[in-house]
Amino acid sequence: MGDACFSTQLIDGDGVFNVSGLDNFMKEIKLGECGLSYAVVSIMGPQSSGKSTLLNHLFGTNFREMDAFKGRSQTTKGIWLAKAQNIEPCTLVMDLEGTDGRERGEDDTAFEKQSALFALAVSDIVLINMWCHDIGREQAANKPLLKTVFQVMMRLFSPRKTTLLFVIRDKSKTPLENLEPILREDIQKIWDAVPKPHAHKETPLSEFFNVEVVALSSYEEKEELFKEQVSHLRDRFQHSIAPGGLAGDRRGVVPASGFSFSSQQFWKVIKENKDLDLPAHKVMVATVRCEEIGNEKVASFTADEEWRQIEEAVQCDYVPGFGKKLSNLLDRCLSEYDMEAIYFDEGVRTSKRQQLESKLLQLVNPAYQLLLGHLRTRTLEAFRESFDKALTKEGFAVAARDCTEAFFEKFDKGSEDAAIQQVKWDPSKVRDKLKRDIEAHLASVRAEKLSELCGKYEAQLTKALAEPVEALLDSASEDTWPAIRKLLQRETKSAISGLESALSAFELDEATEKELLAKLEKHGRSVVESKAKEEAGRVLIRMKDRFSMLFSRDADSMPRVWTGKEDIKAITKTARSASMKLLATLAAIRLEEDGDTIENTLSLALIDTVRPGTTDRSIQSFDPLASSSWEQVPEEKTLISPVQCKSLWRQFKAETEYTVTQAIAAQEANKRNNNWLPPPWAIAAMAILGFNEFMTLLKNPLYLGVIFVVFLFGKAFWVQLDMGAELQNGFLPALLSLSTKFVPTIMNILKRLADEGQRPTSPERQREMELQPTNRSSYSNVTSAGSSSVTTTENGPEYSSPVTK
Ligand SMILES: Nc1nc2c(ncn2[C@@H]2O[C@H](COP(=O)(O)OP(=O)(O)OP(=O)(O)O)[C@@H](O)[C@H]2O)c(=O)[nH]1
Repeated sequence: MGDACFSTQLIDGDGVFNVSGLDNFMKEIKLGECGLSYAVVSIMGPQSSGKSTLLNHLFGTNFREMDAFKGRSQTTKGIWLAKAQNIEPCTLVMDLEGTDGRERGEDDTAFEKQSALFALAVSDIVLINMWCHDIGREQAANKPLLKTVFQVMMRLFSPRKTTLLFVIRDKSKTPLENLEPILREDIQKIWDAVPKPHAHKETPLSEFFNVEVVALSSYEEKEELFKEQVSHLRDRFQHSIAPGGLAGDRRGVVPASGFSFSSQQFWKVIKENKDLDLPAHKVMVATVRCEEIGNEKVASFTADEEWRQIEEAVQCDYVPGFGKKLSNLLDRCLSEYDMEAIYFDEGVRTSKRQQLESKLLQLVNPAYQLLLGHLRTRTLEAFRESFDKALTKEGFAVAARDCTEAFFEKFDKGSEDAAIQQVKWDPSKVRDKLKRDIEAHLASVRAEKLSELCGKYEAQLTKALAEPVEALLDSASEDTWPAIRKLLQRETKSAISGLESALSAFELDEATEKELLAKLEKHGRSVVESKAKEEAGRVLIRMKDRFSMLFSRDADSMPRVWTGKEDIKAITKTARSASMKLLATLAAIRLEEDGDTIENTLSLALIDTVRPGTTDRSIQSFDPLASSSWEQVPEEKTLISPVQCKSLWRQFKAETEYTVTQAIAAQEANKRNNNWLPPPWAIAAMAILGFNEFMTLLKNPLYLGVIFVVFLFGKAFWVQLDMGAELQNGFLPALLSLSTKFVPTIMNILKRLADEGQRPTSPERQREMELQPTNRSSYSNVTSAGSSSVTTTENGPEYSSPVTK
């Protein structure tokens, strides 16, 4: 017995199905590859009726036969399975345990029925082995068997045409032509007698069976003849499944790969004594088998080397040609499934194919998503780089548009390349994310560039405005604010037109552009305003500077010498009103139109304090500066309020008063110094009359020294006693007044002479003395840079103004 005659016990005597035996058997004969091209033949018949002997001769199998010399007892137990030798297509042969129950006892027909039903369910051809002498006999040994066969056939839920080949053994000399009708009559009788379910009451036997009859000579007596007849019979089994072949209609056939599972299920259902539903059975087998095939394919796909490499590569980076590679792999896997599942029920096969496909796609999807993620990151990075480069060559909007377009095209190409042909996965979510990322990048670069640009123009504008405005405010006059307005307008216009043309590259919407231009315009104004605030903070110093400039210097900016001819009152008034003008200029920001009355109000309140016709200031009932806001000037434009002006003025006056006093004193002193000489006629008389004394003096220098000392004393008396002033009141009163002052004056002269000897008395020194207190107090008002300028006065409230740098 070689491999070719391998046989196995399919179901043992106790009804246990040999699953592993069958699986081994199928692998051995490669049944799984046969698809639908296989046939199943089984044999039934009384015990020891030569069934095994017939099968072995007919199909070259090796079923156990009873030794002819040991007597007729049961040799075949349960159901055995073997492959027919040299019969095409692959034909499975089943040898069933004999049916007359001699060994199991008369009542134990359960196994007989079960095995008969099993054979009918799985076989295309059932051989019914019978003795020739049983034909036409009432007590024929095969009658219970046939009865069983017909009865159980009804339990197959749907009719199925099986070929029943009656093999008449030990044929007599009676020709088959005579025996066959008798046999068919016997069969019909049995069929008619079998109780049938209502649905099959009228169904003829031919609906269920193809009945064929063959007669064989005795193997024991005419072996050669037997073998010859068997050989002829064997030919009928060649190509049994072809149209017109011996096999039945094969309605219940399952693909060969499902044979094991199908027969197990049949046996299970038969053992549980349930009716067999062939179509349902076919579907069930198809479901299980297709599922198994699908699982096998998923497992082989997972283990596939090519897939593993792609999966690994996609963890790190984008894999070019991903879609094509994956499509091929999936295609291969699915077509393998198709090949293996082709013979199973189409509905089941298709739905299981869909399941397999979706399982495979589920398996592949994470890699696809990862790939798209890499594609998105790559595209975004490349976009950033290329956009930065493009910005150096073209305008923002053009660069943004071109780059966005180009990189979306790249992304689309990449996602097309990643697309798997079996499924339409939508990359739009990733595309949208890319879009959002690109837009965010563009927005941030745009904001950065715009702020750079605006900053540049703001700095330009600041530079163009700050110093000129400071200079204009410093030389505050009536034209200051108009000049500032003109300057602001001109510079703002030029900055705006510059920014406008720079902004055109951004293609901004009208509102945004307007907003940016308005911001620049506002910036220009704020520069002027902050400069004005800064200057307003230093107003007191500026006022004092202006005052001392006008007071202490003449029209040619030369230092004044108070000779006595100057009208100090007029000069003071001019200097004060110039300082007041400065205060008026810095009191408010006038970027629109002047139109306010600040200067008039200040002039009325501070310069023309004494009304014509009145001498007493206290009678002025109305104080125009007793207010915290100017008429017609909004609060935000006010730099110095009326009250603050008043207080500043008071402080200004207090701090400049000393200069005026000093000037008056100097003038008085000068006047006096110039009045000591006698009239010219007296000098001429003295020269003529005193000629002799003069000559004496020249001749004797000692007299000259004495006269000089006497002159010094005389001069000192004159000045100290203010003789000129005293004499203006008349000689006698002057004499009385001088007599009372005489002694203290002598003491004073001596003391002064001592002092005069220690310090110079030049006119410069005199000026220094005049200016010193003023300057000292001026500088006391200058606080450190960047802080507020605060001037504290004894008389007025504290004035403070923030200084914007
Ligand atoms: N008279 C007669 N005897 C035969 C013939 N063929 C075989 N035998 C004999 O019948 C006996 C039983 O043969 P098996 O082939 O074992 O019979 P079986 O039906 O398989 O027996 P079980 O498996 O036990 O049911 C053997 O001794 C055979 O020699 C035949 O054609 N005529």
